[in-house]
Amino acid sequence: MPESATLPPPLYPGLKLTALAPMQDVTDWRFMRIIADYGSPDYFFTEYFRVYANSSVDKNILRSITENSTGCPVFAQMIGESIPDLVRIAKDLNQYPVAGIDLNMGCPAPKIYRKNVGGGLLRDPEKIHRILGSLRESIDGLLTVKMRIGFEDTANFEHILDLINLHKIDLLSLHGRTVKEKYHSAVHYDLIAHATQQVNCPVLANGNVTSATTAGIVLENTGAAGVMIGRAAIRNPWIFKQIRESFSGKPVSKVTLAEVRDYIERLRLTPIAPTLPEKMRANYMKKYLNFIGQSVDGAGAFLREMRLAQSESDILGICDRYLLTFPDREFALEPYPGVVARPNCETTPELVAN
Ligand SMILES: Cc1cc2nc3c(=O)[nH]c(=O)nc-3n(C[C@H](O)[C@H](O)[C@H](O)COP(=O)(O)O)c2cc1C
Repeated sequence: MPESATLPPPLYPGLKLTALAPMQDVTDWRFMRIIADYGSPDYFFTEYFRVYANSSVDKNILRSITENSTGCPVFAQMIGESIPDLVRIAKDLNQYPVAGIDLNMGCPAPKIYRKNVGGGLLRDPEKIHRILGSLRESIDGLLTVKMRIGFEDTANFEHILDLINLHKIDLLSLHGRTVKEKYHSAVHYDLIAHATQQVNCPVLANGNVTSATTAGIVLENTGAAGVMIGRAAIRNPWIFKQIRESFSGKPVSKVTLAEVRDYIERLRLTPIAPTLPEKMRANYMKKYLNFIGQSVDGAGAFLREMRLAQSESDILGICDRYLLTFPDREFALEPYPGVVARPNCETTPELVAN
């Protein structure tokens, strides 16, 4: 059996780990680059590579590995259930400079879990046993898992944690919700705390870590080795830097609305955006602004106006009005209460990748 490697060291030894959560149609190589410029997390994860009979490695997703200019490790995430194909694609991915291979056992989209992949696997520990065993046996290097606490309930949780140990998984990213709880319920941090006690590998606590303050609270309550952050990093790409400041006992940097306007411009200028037709360019911007808008104004007026806009230029006009009228005003560290991103899950508009 190949020996497992050791995890890449954190950027700042002694501080807890941070990771950008994988997000389909968001965390491509361009977005990772932007995030790294505002203060990189320790680890990145790719969007999931779909694995099935005769599947090949998706070339666009592969770019987040081959064109990774963040200077930080990238784990390649796979979703699938066919063991020979998972092994085949994991070996292919291992030809590239990946930090490790990650298995998705959490995706809550019905079209995914109905195929018994992603979160669907959590219903079948026996299958998980065979998948992890085969991957561990046949691939070199780090093998990591990202999962939820269960499918409908947590009946299989203990058993799956035992499998994480049995197959010597190197890192567990744990979203503290069941598949059926999707993205909206309270996060069961108590079960993340339980997992950190049960498993032999480091655990990244995931779910609703919205700021440096909540990162500190979640780490204290769970004892996890670090935090994995998704939606809050789209809203506030400075979050990883702010967490490091807070963990080192320094004041957390404030961000002005003008700086947020610059971030939006960077998103707009990612190479994909100018090549899209107008309607799609507007949707492309809305995908990010949906989250950013949660910290712009407490009444949610920015989000309401932005959602009604039909063109990119209308959207940018709204951004200018809300962000550059009082450019020195602070961008809220937390989302304003009641100002919600809609949708705030994996239902982003289909985009044509170039
Ligand atoms: C738009 C979007 C796409 C996502 N795509 C993936 C994915 O490809 N793989 C995965 O494991 N999780 C995916 N997730 C789940 C996130 O990685 C994360 O577990 C979840 O958003 C909870 O963390 P948060 O509260 O910090 O956002 C996605 C989430 C969102 C919002």
